[in-house]
Amino acid sequence: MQIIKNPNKSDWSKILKRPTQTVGDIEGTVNAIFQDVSVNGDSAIQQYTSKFDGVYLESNVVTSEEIDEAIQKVPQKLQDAIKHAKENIEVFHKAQKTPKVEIETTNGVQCWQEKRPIQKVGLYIPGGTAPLFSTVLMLAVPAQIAGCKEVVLCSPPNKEGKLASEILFTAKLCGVTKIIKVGGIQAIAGLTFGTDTIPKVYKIFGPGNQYVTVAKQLATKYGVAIDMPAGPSELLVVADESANASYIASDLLSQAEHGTDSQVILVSTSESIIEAVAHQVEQQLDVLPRKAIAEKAISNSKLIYVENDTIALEMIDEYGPEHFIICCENEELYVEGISNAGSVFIGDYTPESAGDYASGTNHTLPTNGFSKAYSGVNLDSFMKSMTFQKISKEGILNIGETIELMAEAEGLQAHKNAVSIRLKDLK
Ligand SMILES: NC(=O)c1ccc[n+]([C@@H]2O[C@H](COP(=O)([O-])OP(=O)(O)OC[C@H]3O[C@@H](n4cnc5c(N)ncnc54)[C@H](O)[C@@H]3O)[C@@H](O)[C@H]2O)c1
Ligand SMILES: N[C@H](CO)Cc1c[nH]c[nH+]1
Ligand SMILES: [Zn+2]
Repeated sequence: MQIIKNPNKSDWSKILKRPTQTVGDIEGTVNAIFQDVSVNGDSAIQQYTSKFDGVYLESNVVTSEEIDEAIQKVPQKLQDAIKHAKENIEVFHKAQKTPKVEIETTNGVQCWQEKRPIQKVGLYIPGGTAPLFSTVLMLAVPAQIAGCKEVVLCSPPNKEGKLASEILFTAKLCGVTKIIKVGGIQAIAGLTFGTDTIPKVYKIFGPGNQYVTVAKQLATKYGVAIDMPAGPSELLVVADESANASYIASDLLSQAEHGTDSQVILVSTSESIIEAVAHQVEQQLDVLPRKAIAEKAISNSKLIYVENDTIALEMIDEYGPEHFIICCENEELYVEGISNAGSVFIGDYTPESAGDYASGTNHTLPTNGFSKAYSGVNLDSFMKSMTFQKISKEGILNIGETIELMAEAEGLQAHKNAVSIRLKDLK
């Protein structure tokens, strides 16, 4: 891992650059696939599945027999673990429900806000290099709590034309209504335009590689909403002298193993911790089954020494990490001070993996600095806030003239008339 000491502020953005391609690099491919799928539907999808996933599927819809067969294959202990994680995710996401907001703004003018579920949602479950069945929990659990009616899951098939049994088991457990074997850009195109087999949805959720993420971003041009850009995983750890170097190295590698374009960063006020983490990363990396992937990601990663906590915090906010781990004695300074991070993990015994699987928080989070403006997936992601109002005779008498004056000043006579016609009857 590259060690950088006391970098100049003017160099921060260069040092903290993500290793991913830009929207511009990928949009040509996305546009071509979108165009093809919007015109040729399932037959185009079939071709892209064959090209990118190496399997030709007569039908890409998962049948109830396939689901039943898959359930038999998931060992009981793993089923129990998935159920345990589901419980925690449910508890945390149910706690996010908010009461109706209702207020009389002026006598006789009643306004309220209520949330309603998004009726049709699409969930993307990554499956290129590892079938992330934990992501099914992160998306389908809040969709179910919100009350979404149609929940369509898409995930790329393996070379045998199947989805992992764990994905099917978890999808069934969480009330997914339709499962399609399709991944990548073509899955996002299917959910955006609809095909004979893939329902067109109102909002697409879920993480994915660079291709999936750019496809989601471009899909919004065609009227579908998305949760946020949740691309290649990243982690930033801040640590002081008191931290445990082997724990930190294990956390860095946990996100580095996601993909070659993942990025992990350590910012530290201690030179000795930086040396120790570099050593630990080398040692732990060597025995990982996904060493080749993690090694490539580590080559994009940095260990950065800074002089004090104030500089560290400013740098972290400029980066806006997806995951932020704090291993410092004065953890409060970072907890209180951080503005830009998808999810924050505090203390030596809070590995990032806990949030990936089972603590209860959502692991679908903004990457690539989007934590500056976007929240990670939560219950509200699956709902819309709607406002309501009811005005009595007294109420329209109280605010009528204000509306008339403002409408007149905007030159919108018909707006004014809609009030005047009522006031005339009441006066
Ligand atoms: N931000 C988050 O919340 C979060 C959560 C979990 C996972 N992730 C990320 O999800 C990603 C999963 O990636 P993955 O690749 O394993 O699975 P994936 O399902 O996201 O992507 C696989 C698909 O990519 C497409 N593809 C691959 N190469 C292509 C190319 N050259 N051109 C066009 N399409 C291509 C194929 O259609 C394939 O089916 C990782 O980067 C991981 O870090 C992010
Ligand atoms: N770390 C990923 C989010 O960036 C989520 C995940 C799923 N499985 C393991 N990890
Ligand atoms: Zn992870």
